[in-house]
Amino acid sequence: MNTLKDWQDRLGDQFVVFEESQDGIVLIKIDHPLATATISLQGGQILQWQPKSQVEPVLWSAAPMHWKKGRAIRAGIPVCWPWFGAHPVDSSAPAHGYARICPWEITSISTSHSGPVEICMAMSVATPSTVTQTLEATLASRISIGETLSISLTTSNPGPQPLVITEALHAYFKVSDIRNVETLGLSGSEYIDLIDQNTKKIQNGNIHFTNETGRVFINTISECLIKDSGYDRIIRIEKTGSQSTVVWNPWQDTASKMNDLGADQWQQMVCIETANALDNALTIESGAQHSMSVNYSIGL
Ligand SMILES: O=P(O)(O)OC[C@H]1O[C@H](O)[C@H](O)[C@@H](O)[C@@H]1O
Repeated sequence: MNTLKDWQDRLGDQFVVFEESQDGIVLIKIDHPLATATISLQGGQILQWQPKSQVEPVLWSAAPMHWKKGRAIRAGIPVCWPWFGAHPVDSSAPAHGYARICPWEITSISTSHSGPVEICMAMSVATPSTVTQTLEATLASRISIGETLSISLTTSNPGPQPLVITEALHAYFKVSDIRNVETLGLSGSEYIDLIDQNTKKIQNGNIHFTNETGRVFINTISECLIKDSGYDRIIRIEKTGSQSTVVWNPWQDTASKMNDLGADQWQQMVCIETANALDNALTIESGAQHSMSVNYSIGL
């Protein structure tokens, strides 16, 4: 079992410091000339990212007192894997898979003064005892933190049988007010409306948010933009290896049932998730691997 000092001695430097959350989760804190960021070893999850050019964080996070050991953390970019949403047959299995509640290991960290901080991580084989539906597969990520943020998530199948998975990089973006937000890039795409009995529909124009929204866009490789007139910024989301994009905001009633969202936090967030979900489930053949990658950047 590594202590904070072990991590610091092995992988820390002037830009990378290891800390513990209030609940004892090991966190990698990055403070670099290009950006600040926080990554949790639980879930291999980016919790915070803010390029130095930005006045506001790019990612939304629940208050750190809600970051609990063994529980999904609603912050930054949770990794949903190897299933998105409910487990296909076992209703007792954790929502959005087990990667986000598992411990992850750091494979390498590399830093320099002028370039982004590069972190490679892998999900630990030591899954919590509550997780029974594990797959014979490995999951690794490569994260690059700078003026832009990129993540590449790779699933490998070392077993003899093909594997079927669904997945998402469930990004929570911080916005000035959900009513000021418009999402571009999905007009004309087909989606499954999770709020309307999974009915299939076609998106007509940009998305404006006026009530609970849960849409799984399928067969789309388009880049998406979040245009936020309150913060006067555009967040650009470009992806590869992903056929689905999920758009989610719980709105007031659903948010009020989530203790980490509180009464008003739903107004400051929108999720645009880079995914392979529902109709876009992936089959990974024996000995093969698949990568899903995304890059987030800020424009004016
Ligand atoms: O509360 P969680 O398990 O983290 O899920 C949060 C949300 O994630 C997705 O975007 C789904 O479309 C929603 O139906 C779900 O409520």
